Amino acid sequence: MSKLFRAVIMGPPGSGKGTISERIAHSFGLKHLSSGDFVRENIAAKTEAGVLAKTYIKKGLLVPDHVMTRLLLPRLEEMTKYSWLLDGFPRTLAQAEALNSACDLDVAINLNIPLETLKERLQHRWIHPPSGRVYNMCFNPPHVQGKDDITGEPLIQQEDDRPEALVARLRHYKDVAKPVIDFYKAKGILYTFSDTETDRIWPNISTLLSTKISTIQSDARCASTH
Ligand SMILES: Nc1ncnc2c1ncn2[C@H]1C[C@H](O)[C@@H](COP(=O)(O)OP(=O)(O)OP(=O)(O)O)O1
Ligand SMILES: Nc1nc2c(ncn2[C@@H]2O[C@H](COP(=O)(O)OP(=O)(O)O)[C@@H](O)[C@H]2O)c(=O)[nH]1
Repeated sequence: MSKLFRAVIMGPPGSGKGTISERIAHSFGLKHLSSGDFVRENIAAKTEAGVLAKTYIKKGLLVPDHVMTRLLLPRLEEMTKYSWLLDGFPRTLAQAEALNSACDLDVAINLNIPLETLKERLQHRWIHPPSGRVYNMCFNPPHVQGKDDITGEPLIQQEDDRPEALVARLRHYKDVAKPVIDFYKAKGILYTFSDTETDRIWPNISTLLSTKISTIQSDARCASTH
């Protein structure tokens, strides 16, 4: 019998959460759950929470905690049979507490990337809004400039990735994330990775998860023989 594995990945905008989550999902077979994707799906489907969320996002604000938890926790309840990695949630202490009452986490990955690196990356981030695919004009450029690799549709730059919006966004992140980081530190599940390159962070995350996942599975095997 193998026990399920639950992790969250945190970090400021541009820290590589999406990029690293894709690698984790691919290498370890976890489901990658992105809060941003859930929000976009709800907006597109015009659900009650989606309609509400849109009014905040249009103003460049985070979606309030009670809307976000209402939108996200039912999705997690559908995932009880799967191991998953949650990207983009929790962003506040209230969200971390709500998640904590819904399930036990095994690992919280925290990406600590210098401010100058984040600014540089986000200036070159282009996305394909319908799919959420993310490109970087230097790190992972599309095959054809300005076009999505799969559909050939145009790529756009998000308003809030522009340099003027970035500094305020990053400052806000720091203020809100600190209590979340402290919360997971106190639980003994926080793992922080600091570097300027995803390719240097990735081997360390991969080693951590290999160790954690095999420990959990052998604990589950012991429990089932007792
Ligand atoms: N946990 C959350 N709490 C509040 N609002 C959220 C949360 N997750 C997502 N949202 C809302 C606000 C975001 O601007 C929007 C899109 O989220 P997301 O795709 O994570 O993009 P983002 O541009 O804010 O993050 P990043 O730059 O870190 O990738 O959805
Ligand atoms: N130059 C460079 N760009 C990177 C690196 N890692 C990720 N990126 C790019 O930086 C941008 C932000 O990464 P993303 O995964 O979207 O971060 P998120 O906002 O935390 O989800 C994207 O355009 C990525 O392609 C890296 O090591 N070097």
